[in-house]
Amino acid sequence: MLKVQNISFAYDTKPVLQNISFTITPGQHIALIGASGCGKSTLLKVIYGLLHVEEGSLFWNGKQLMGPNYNLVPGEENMKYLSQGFELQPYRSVEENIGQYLSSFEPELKSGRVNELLEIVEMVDFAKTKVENLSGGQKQRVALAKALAKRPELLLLDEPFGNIDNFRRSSLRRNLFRYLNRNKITSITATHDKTDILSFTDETIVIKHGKIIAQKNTISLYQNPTDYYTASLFGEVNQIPKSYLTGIENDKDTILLYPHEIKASTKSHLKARVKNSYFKGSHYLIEAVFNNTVLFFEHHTAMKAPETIGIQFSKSIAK
Ligand SMILES: Nc1ncnc2c1ncn2[C@@H]1O[C@H](COP(=O)(O)OP(=O)(O)OP(=O)(O)O)[C@@H](O)[C@H]1O
Repeated sequence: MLKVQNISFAYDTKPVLQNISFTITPGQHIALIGASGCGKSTLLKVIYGLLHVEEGSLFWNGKQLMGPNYNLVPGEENMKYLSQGFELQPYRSVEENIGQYLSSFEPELKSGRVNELLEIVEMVDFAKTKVENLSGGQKQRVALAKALAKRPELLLLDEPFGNIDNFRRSSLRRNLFRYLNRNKITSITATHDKTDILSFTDETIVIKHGKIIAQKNTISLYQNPTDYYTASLFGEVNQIPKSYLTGIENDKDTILLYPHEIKASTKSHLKARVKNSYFKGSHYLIEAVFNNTVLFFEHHTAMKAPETIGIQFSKSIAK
């Protein structure tokens, strides 16, 4: 179990993390989301023991982690941190990199383990290739395999699929989380990509300006985002004054609706004017103006500007 207790951290005098506390139970997968520069990587580095904190404490399975001022080798023994810069050895092969810290005492065991990892990251064909000759996405996959090699108990992933094309990304994510679940490895993933989060993480922690503003079951947080900032980390979102729907002028509340929660409806008395249609593959994203507010919703066909259309809001949210 990881316990992060009242951690604050500053680079020189610049405060980055403020009073961060949370607990993760064994085997849980946590997503860490927040705008660029909010402190996600810094938090992962603090947990892994690369940055010394003056304020707050960290515990792993009840034992206090003392950080870089106490450890001879930077980084906690039971953890692995996959940084955004992959830290591989460019002149050595993929298999040498993955097996770098594995014992060579039993060569067959070692090569079996390296092969298992190559399969997880779909790099079997590149086992003998020198890392310097790989693409950015391939290097990221090797770095992931290397991070898994010594069976960490806690895996800290910083934008782990950032350089990987969509074609591989989905299968890689599935392979990785299947492996983590099978081996009961706890994980924290810092990411900007909601597809990294929704299917794979149990809980999501939202960071804004170095503070935790929400920690919740991932699906509940997506379905009932606590605020506009949180909702927008999951994708496009509309913030609509409730008064537009209720007609009560002094109703200052707003509601948050994703584009798929608004529909065109010929029966609706709520009218919007179409501004643009954007082709999204499976649907069009329609930009329209409703009571002077720009909103986005999904539709199966394009709509022509400046057509006036009726719109309907998802009942579950627009109470
Ligand atoms: N070594 C450093 N020295 C000084 N300031 C730093 C250092 N590393 C990061 N920062 C600053 O700390 C803040 C948090 O950075 P961090 O990398 O943790 O953000 P992040 O949320 O991971 O961002 P991104 O999503 O863009 O990776 C930023 O303002 C950044 O400029």
